Amino acid sequence: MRLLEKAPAKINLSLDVLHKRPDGYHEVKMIMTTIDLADRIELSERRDGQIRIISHNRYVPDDSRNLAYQAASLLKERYGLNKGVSIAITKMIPVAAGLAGGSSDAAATLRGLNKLWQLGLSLDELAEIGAEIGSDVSFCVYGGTALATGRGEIVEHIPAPPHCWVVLAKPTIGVSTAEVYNNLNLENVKHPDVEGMLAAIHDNSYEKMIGLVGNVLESVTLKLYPEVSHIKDQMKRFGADAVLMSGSGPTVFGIVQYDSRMHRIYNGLRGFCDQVFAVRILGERNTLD
Ligand SMILES: C[C@](O)(CO)[C@H](O)COP(=O)(O)OP(=O)(O)OC[C@H]1O[C@@H](n2ccc(N)nc2=O)[C@H](O)[C@@H]1O
Ligand SMILES: Nc1ncnc2c1ncn2[C@@H]1O[C@H](COP(=O)(O)OP(=O)(O)OP(=O)(O)O)[C@@H](O)[C@H]1O
Repeated sequence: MRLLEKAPAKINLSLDVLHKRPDGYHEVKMIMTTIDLADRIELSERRDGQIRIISHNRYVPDDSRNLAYQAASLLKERYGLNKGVSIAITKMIPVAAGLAGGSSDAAATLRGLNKLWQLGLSLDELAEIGAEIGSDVSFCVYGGTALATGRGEIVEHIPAPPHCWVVLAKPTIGVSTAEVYNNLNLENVKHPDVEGMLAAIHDNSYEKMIGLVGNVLESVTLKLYPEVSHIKDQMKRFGADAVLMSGSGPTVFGIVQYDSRMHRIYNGLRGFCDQVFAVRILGERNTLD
């Protein structure tokens, strides 16, 4: 049997880090939302009990380092399964971009294998398994829009943000999430107003939302990679209502309401950047059907 599963990217509309924890991770408080830029995961049953990754992207590992491989391996181990699967990944989400591409591939693999292998697990159970793979995987299992706390694995659903366009631009550098967290100094940072952003979303207020975007990790990535600041400046110059780096970067996104403005920013940025996308926020959460 063969099964297709969509693996959408996420952006962080607000990302605060509260403190470093004894386990080495950071306690976060962030608002995440899935966007209509997605990898495609194709799962095919194998009779030999092996897990195989097929990816034609040279930046994506095709062995046990792949987060989709780890998702399949974890399910096999936990439930004592001798089943095999080929996982073909068609990559549309830029790699090491701050868009949770690998995490979403892992989450889609969990959802897909739950069906293919008829495991009968709930999304909550899949999210709990996902947390063992990475901090963003639990959110990616559900998708939609959420407040994420803990190290990112505690997910509370909230309504979709106001209707808008998201224009994304990824500079030609990859950023290591661990490096960014390791260089974070919480002494002198401006913390974003996550509660304010939550209220703006609950009020469905576009005006409030654009005034409240913020990401504490910009303090690290913008210093390490000045080209990220440059793209932020360009996005503002082309007329984005709000501009922010997603996750640990380096992808920058701009928010606008109108098609005309979206086209202007998209076309303007294509002059500076190879990877530019204009997408909608995905309002819907994932389901098990
Ligand atoms: C930046 C974000 O993408 C925002 O959504 C996430 O916080 C990162 O999530 P992720 O890529 O799934 O991160 P993981 O794979 O769990 O961790 C990678 C590395 O990032 C650091 N890390 C990650 C999450 C967290 N809350 N605190 C951390 O300090 C740790 O050094 C960890 O070794
Ligand atoms: N399925 C996958 N797709 C892309 N990269 C993967 C995958 N599995 C493992 N990786 C590895 O993970 C690294 C980070 O890639 P990824 O695209 O997930 O980063 P990211 O978008 O910054 O993640 P996050 O936003 O969750 O921090 C890559 O350099 C790659 O080596």
